[in-house]
Amino acid sequence: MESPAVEIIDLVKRYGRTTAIDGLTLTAGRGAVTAILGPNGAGKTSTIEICEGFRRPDGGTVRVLGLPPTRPELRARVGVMLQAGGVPPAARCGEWLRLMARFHARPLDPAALLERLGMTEHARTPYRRLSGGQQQRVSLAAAVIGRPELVFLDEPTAGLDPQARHACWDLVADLRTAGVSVVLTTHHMDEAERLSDHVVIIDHGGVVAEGTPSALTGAERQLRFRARPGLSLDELLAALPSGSTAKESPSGHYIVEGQVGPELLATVTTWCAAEGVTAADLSIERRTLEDVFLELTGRELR
Ligand SMILES: Nc1ncnc2c1ncn2[C@@H]1O[C@H](COP(=O)(O)OP(=O)(O)OP(=O)(O)O)[C@@H](O)[C@H]1O
Repeated sequence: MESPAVEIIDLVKRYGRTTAIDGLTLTAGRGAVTAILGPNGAGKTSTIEICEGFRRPDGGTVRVLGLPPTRPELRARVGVMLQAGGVPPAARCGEWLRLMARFHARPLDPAALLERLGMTEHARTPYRRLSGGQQQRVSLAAAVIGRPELVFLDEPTAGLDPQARHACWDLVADLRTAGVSVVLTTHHMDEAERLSDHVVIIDHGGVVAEGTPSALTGAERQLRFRARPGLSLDELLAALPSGSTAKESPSGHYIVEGQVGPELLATVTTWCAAEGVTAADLSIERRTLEDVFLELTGRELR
């Protein structure tokens, strides 16, 4: 049987007295897009860098395409986009990509890739003179130029403008269609929801939830509206059918859960009218991945 793209069992990583990864177990399937989500400091980059062979674990087992991550033969089969850098500062991005292409048997066309990522006019610009978002695009191009079987993308769209972000999403979707396995980290929940087959939410170095985006968000719907902050949720709850819940999160944004149907909708709007409150942006939607993420990892800043 073919091994998973990535298999991690009981991974432990310590930096001095900090335990960054604490018994983490996860599997990323072949040909799938797996998104690793987690608050700042949760251990995402440490996990990815161990999988890339850049860091050594203190415990546990990691297999990448069935092999230990430090095996040299993985270099040709795995593409890596680091969170920062990875390209010499003086390198012109066009030349750098052509050089990278030469290390691979069946590379993508560097010029076409630059064009796709909107970088043609910067092909002769040294890497250090590119903007942060432009540097990100070069790193992304370098990660995929060799048509790898597996790509690690650490926050691929951080700092990208909306156009470049969409270009990145299209590229990831095409990789998936071509059967490439993708493991990415992101802080954009909409991105994870849109791109990934499998989402793994980690916190304090361990997995707190995983599944398909729709399994994580569930089928239940919510009623949402905006109004002035500080409405009395106790009074609203008293008016709602039993079994309903109501919360204000964040301030001025109200979420009502329960049997979301005509009765609940009528009760909320009638209650708002009685309070002299205009419920703005009233909508009935499924929970988002961001809702699930905040429920699981809390709202406190790290
Ligand atoms: N080289 C290092 N030396 C010491 N501590 C480190 C080092 N790298 C990471 N850490 C610590 O390990 C923990 C996990 O960091 P890591 O970078 O893996 O988190 P992350 O989930 O990728 O965070 P972010 O979302 O901010 O990128 C943090 O507490 C961090 O301070």
